[in-house]
Amino acid sequence: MRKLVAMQQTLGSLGEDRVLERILSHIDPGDHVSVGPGDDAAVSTLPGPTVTTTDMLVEESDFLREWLDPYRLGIKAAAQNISDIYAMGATPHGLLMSLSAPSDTHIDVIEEFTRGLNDEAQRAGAAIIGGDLSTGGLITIAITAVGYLRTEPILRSGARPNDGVFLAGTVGHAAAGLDLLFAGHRLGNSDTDTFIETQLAPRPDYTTATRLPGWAHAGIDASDGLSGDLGKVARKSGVDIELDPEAIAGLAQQVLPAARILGDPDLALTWVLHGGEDHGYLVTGPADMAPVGLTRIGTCVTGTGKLTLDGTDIQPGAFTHFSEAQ
Ligand SMILES: Nc1ncnc2c1ncn2[C@@H]1O[C@H](COP(=O)(O)OP(=O)(O)OP(=O)(O)O)[C@@H](O)[C@H]1O
Ligand SMILES: Cc1ncc(C[n+]2csc(CCOP(=O)(O)O)c2C)c(N)n1
Ligand SMILES: [Mg+2]
Repeated sequence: MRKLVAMQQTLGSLGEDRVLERILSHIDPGDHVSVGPGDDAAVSTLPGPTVTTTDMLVEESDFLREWLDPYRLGIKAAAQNISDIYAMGATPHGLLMSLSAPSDTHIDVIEEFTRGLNDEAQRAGAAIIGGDLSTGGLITIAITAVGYLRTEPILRSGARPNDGVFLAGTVGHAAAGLDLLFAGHRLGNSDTDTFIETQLAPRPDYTTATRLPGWAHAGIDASDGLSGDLGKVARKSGVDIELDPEAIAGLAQQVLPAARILGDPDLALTWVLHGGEDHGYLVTGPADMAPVGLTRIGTCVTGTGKLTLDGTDIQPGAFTHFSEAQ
C-alpha cells in the first residue's frame, strides 16, 4: 500500500492544483510583498527604481538528469538570477518561478527544488512572489528576479583607466565541477566536492556584493567565464584590462587539484579564464578604497577594449548557447 501511495506521487497523478499547494507549502512569505503567490499577479512596493532579470535552466543544456539534485538545482536557479541583480548594484526583492516538467516527475523533485530556491532567495533577503506551471518533455525552469536600486546602477560600461579590477567569490570552480561530473565524479569525495558543489549549487558572495554600490565603477557577474565577461566590461567601457599574472596563477592554483584528478594540469588555467557559472563578481573601481572581500586581479588602462594576460590578448573562450563547436 505504501509503495502504491509513493508511486502515485507524480505531477500527473496529483494534478496542477495539488502540485501548486505542495509548492506553496515551501515558500516563506516576503516581508515587503503586499500580495504574494495565489492571485493573478503579485503586488509589491519597491523603495527604489526596479531592476529585473531572467535566466533559465534547461535539462540537457544546463544540467543532466543523471546528476539532477533538485534542492541544489533550486539554489542554482535562484543564485544565477539574484547574482545579476547584485551585479547591477541593486537589492534583490522577489523571484518568479516558472517550471515545466514531464508528468511522470515525482513531486519530491519539485518540492526539493522549491525548498532550494526558497532558501537561496532568503539568503539574499528576497521572496518567491509567484510563478507558473506547465508540462513538457524536459525539465525547464525560468526564473525572473526583481530588485531595486538605492544608488546609481553599476554598468558594464563604467570602467575607467587606473581602476583596479577585482573578483568577489571564485572563478573556474563550477567549470571544474562540470568536467568532473562529465567524467563520472559525483558528490561524496572530499577531493572533488567543493568543485561539484559549485557547479550544482553556486553560492555567490552576496555579502561582498552589497558593499559594491557607491564604490564600483563597473561590474558583471561571471556567468559565462572571466574571458567573456571581463572582455565585455573592457569593450563596453573602452578600456584595456590587464590581468595580473600572479593573481591569475593563484586562482588557477585553487582548481589545480581537480585538473590533476582529470589528468591534465593545463585545465586549471582554462577553467579560470573561460569557465562560467560560479557567479563571482568582476568589478572595477578605485583600487585604494576597495571594500573588503575583493581580490585584486588586474588593472584598467587606456585602450580600445582588449583583455590581456602577460601582454597576450585573451579571446573569449566562454560557453555560449547555440554554438555548434561545443
Ligand atoms: N530573448 C531575449 N530578449 C531580449 N533580451 C534578451 C534576450 N536574451 C538576452 N537578452 C538580454 O541580453 C543581455 C545579455 O543576456 P545574458 O543572458 O547573456 O545575460 P548575462 O548577464 O550576460 O548572462 P547571465 O544571464 O548568464 O548572467 C541581457 O541584458 C538580457 O536581458
Ligand atoms: C549539461 C551541461 N552542459 C553545459 C553546461 C555549462 N553551461 C551551461 S550554461 C553556461 C553559462 C551560463 O549560461 P547562461 O548565459 O544561459 O546563464 C554554462 C557554462 C552545464 N552546466 N550543463
Ligand atoms: Mg550576468
